[in-house]
Amino acid sequence: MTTVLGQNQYGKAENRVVKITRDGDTHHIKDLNVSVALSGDMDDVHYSGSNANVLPTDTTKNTVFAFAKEVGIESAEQFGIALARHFVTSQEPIERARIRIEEYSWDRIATSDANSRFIGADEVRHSFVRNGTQTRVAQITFDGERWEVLSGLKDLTVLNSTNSEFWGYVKDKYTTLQEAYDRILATSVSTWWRYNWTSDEDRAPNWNKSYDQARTHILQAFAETYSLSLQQTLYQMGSRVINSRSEIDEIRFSLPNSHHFLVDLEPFGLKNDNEVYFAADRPYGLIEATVLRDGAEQRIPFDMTNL
Ligand SMILES: O=c1[nH]c(=O)c2[nH]c(=O)[nH]c2[nH]1
Repeated sequence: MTTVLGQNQYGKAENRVVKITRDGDTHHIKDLNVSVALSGDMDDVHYSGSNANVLPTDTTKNTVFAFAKEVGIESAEQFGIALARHFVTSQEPIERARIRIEEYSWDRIATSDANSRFIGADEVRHSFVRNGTQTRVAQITFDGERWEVLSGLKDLTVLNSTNSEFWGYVKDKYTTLQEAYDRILATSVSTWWRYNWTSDEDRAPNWNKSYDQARTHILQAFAETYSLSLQQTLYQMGSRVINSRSEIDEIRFSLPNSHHFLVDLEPFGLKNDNEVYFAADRPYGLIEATVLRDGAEQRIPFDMTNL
């Protein structure tokens, strides 16, 4: 044999599961995209085609849907933990499970009539509108002993219309950028953070509360930082999360710098007093970094935020 099998994993990707929980007339919706990746004693199926150790990917798909009913979806993390535990503990050849989840959030639609015949309140209990483009993400990995839970979000688009400067940078013969003392700072936050919970012996964090709080700290740090660079803003967002949330040891960001260029209105005899911008979609600066609790291990993969 001149070749050997390297790292391998398999499972059903992107299971789109929607769960409606009915509390009388008030309905709740959970909308997930769940990807299962299993690994373990899978040499034979690759070398000889023996499927004796292979739990079909079709079964992993069915398990996702059955667990939506049997276990319920309280949070992406709790759901991923239940699935990972199931695959690793129920099938001898499966040694490791990685569950990736995207969660799309929905808001209730407000009624036009506060005395709506549906509920006599200001929201329809069964009508929802997709909440922007922001997506919550989670990745749960279990090897039978140790948990690794990463959570995060992507496509959280934010903009500061002032309190951003960029100057004092290196200039060489190719530099044309003008120094900016009052610019727009806009980005679309993609981030993953890592919980320091690793063992069933310890109490797991409150996943939904942690998520909400981390998101709030990121937004507040973005809004409250007087920015001299997007790199500085990134570090402020990360350190605010680490310093405020003891259950989180590491956070990584991928921040596209969504450039807003002042438009030259002189040809039209108009003065552009920092009012009219061209929002370029590409190219964009891409600022990426990890912020760690002092002494913590860096474990979030560098390219994770681009998933
Ligand atoms: O916040 C910024 N960081 C950079 O590194 C950079 N480079 C650039 O051209 N504009 C900016 N803005």
